[in-house]
Amino acid sequence: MSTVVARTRDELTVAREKLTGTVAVVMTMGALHSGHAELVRRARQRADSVIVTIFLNPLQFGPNEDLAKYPRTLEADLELCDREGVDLVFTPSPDVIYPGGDPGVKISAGALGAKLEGASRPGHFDGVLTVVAKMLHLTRPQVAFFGQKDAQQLLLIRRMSQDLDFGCEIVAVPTVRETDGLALSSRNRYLTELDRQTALALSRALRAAEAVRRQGPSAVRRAARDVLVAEPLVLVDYLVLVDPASLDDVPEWFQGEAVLLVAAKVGTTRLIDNLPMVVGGPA
Ligand SMILES: Nc1ncnc2c1ncn2[C@@H]1O[C@H](COP(=O)(O)OP(=O)(O)OP(=O)(O)O)[C@@H](O)[C@H]1O
Ligand SMILES: CC(C)(CO)[C@@H](O)C(=O)[O-]
Ligand code: BAL
Repeated sequence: MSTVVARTRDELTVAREKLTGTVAVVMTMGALHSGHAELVRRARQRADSVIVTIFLNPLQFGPNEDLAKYPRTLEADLELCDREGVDLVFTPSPDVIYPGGDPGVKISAGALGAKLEGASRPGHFDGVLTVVAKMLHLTRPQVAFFGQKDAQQLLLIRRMSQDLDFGCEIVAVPTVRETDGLALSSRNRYLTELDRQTALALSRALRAAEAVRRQGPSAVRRAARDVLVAEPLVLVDYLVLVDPASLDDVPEWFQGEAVLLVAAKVGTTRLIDNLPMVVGGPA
């Protein structure tokens, strides 16, 4: 294996010093799939050296969430990183990242972080931004790659980088899907065969909505809702058509760039998906 693996801060410091040119980082929680591989490929096209972080961050999980059962596949993850030409993997344990336990000082995701995912997962984005800030400080990249699949997370990381002058470029990577439309996600491993079939309603709803996007927001919302109500095993948490910067609902007369976001429970698994689209008016 030519990928260097660092588990401690000292190992990271030594390995980071050896990286040359532009450095990119791809942050993950492990259980890597082709979506993560795509982030790495984009990072390699853009930068001279690529770091992947693999860290299941306890700070972003609520007390009743799936931290304990989250898939852990480190050996396969390291193989994927090696295959994809990753220079350095940083895979610390929680005590390396949080030596004093829960940090007393955290990054606040503010009002944007309290909406949608944040409303269903209180404190989630404070936990995400805190670990992303720490990983940016530790790995010192010029550019960081994040998936559009986690649209609210991407928006908040961009805002943090701008608002707090991190000086790191944030690059978005479009959502990678299975051929049948399902957005790749580490949590797809929880789905039974029936769940997986049921879960296809999410991407089907997004596509149905996109097909009528020129008719405006009402048509878009209705088309997506119609698909989801036809699938009673999908328990919708939210389905919203919002302004990509504010995450506020776009009004009925709106024309321009919007994003349709969905979160739903399928069986015991909570899934999210989204589709950016230009709504209203000519194409
Ligand atoms: N299908 C995908 N396409 C593009 N990027 C993705 C995809 N899935 C995850 N990512 C991105 O990979 C990075 C790491 O995400 P993470 O490790 O949480 O994977 P995940 O599949 O989103 O996991 P989970 O199922 O827990 O949400 C994030 O920037 C995330 O947006
Ligand atoms: C950005 C991230 C790696 C922070 O733990 C996580 O939220 C994720 O995998 O999307
Ligand atoms: N993929 C986003 C991180 C999380 O769900 O905790």
